[in-house]
Amino acid sequence: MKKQDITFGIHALEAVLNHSPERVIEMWVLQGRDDQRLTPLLEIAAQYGVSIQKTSRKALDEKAGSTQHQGVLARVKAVKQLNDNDLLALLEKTEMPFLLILDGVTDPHNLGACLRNADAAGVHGVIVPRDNSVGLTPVVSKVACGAAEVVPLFQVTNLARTMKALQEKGVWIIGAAGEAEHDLYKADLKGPIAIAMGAEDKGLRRLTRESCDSLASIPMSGSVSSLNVSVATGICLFEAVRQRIS
Ligand SMILES: C[S@@+](CC[C@H](N)C(=O)[O-])C[C@H]1O[C@@H](n2cnc3c(N)ncnc32)[C@H](O)[C@@H]1O
Repeated sequence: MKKQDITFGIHALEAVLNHSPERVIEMWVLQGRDDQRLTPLLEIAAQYGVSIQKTSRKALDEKAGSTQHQGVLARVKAVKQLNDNDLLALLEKTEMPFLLILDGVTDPHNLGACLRNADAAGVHGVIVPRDNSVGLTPVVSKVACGAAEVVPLFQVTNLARTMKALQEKGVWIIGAAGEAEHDLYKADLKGPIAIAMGAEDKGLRRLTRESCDSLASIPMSGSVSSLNVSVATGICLFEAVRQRIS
């Protein structure tokens, strides 16, 4: 298991410092960068005795492997990877589970955006297959704007088996598929549910699709054949939110 990670971006680091400051080992800030958005971050970091170094843009770009660091980057203790057992433990203590399954999303920007949507919608956890999916990379954390630090991400070895275990606990699984006959807006999304989304190129895998209790489509009027997975995720989750609060 990885022991340390790099996290960058103001929102991502703000979330780590607010939720688990003990994870931050050391921070680097862009030399000459002195704006109000960074000050509170640096103050919290200083309270926890985190060493803060000023450095060049080039050094930050290299450490981040990206230019999207917003002038701040940290070396952090890696979070524990959550698995099937952790998911079952979550179900035990959750009265009305609201879960998101991502069946093989590989683009870190899409996973980051899905985590951001999941957090905003109040999803209890996101489930991904361990293989053929992007994990919690620094780009995912940056794009998730802090959601990667608070939304549990369960990486499971056999997604179909996990889906069966969810169903045995009373969770109804709705797969989002553009070609499904049933309209998402007519589906009942009020009870204990998991919404399953497909991968960028191939959509839901056959076994995942067959493991769903029902399939639903987001009605579309234009000429494109499908929506981006993070956009579709947002629509599905917030339709569920709309139904669950009304
Ligand atoms: C980019 S799409 C995948 C397109 C892929 N060519 C396919 O055949 O499914 C990624 C995922 O977003 C969701 N999605 C996209 N458009 C949708 C729609 N109109 N209705 C329901 N889900 C949709 C589905 O879960 C889909 O698997």
